[in-house]
Amino acid sequence: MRVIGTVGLPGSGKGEAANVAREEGVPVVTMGDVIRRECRDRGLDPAEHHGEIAKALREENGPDAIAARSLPLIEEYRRTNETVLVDGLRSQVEVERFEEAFGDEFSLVSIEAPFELRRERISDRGRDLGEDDGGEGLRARDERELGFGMGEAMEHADVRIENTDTLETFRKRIREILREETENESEPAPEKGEPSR
Ligand SMILES: Nc1ncnc2c1ncn2[C@@H]1O[C@H](COP(=O)(O)OP(=O)(O)OP(=O)(O)O)[C@@H](O)[C@H]1O
Repeated sequence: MRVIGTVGLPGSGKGEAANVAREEGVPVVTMGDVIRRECRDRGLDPAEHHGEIAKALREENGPDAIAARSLPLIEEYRRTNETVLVDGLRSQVEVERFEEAFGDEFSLVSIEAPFELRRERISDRGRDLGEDDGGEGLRARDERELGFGMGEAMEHADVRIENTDTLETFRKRIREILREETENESEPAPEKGEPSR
């Protein structure tokens, strides 16, 4: 079983990576799913209370609260699927929570693209920037994410993808990573210290 987490600044391509996973039959757990579930558990409508509950969860249960609550969702898929993708980790604290839970079965993929390219892509996607604000909206989101500790998480990634080429090149790279993980699963590496024959 492999748990692959993605980390990356807004507009870097995490959503596209999740789309590729779904197309490949790999289930995707998002932090948003966790928050929606928590809203329902508290009898609240996720459409109205999403932001408030995300904040409350961290305040009540610490910075790894959302990662911790995603573990049972991942465990559910673990029974039926070799690989699960976790979309959009936010901080090194969350990375450590997954490493603790899944050990070597967890790997982190950092998806990276320069500011201007992300800005263009988000503006083509038609949300987030609103009126032409010279990228200030995105700059503020970047700073907020980096403030949660995303930079440190990105530095600890096992795989780094520069998403600066075409969308098809990026999608192909994601497919390779998903398939690699599955192949590694079926052919375990020899034990450390044991000579390979
Ligand atoms: N290599 C690429 N070439 C062209 N467009 C791309 C490429 N990679 C991603 N995109 C597009 O850029 C936009 C942003 O990508 P995506 O939504 O995957 O980012 P994200 O990391 O999920 O962002 P957010 O955190 O804001 O949700 C999307 O419309 C996506 O289709």
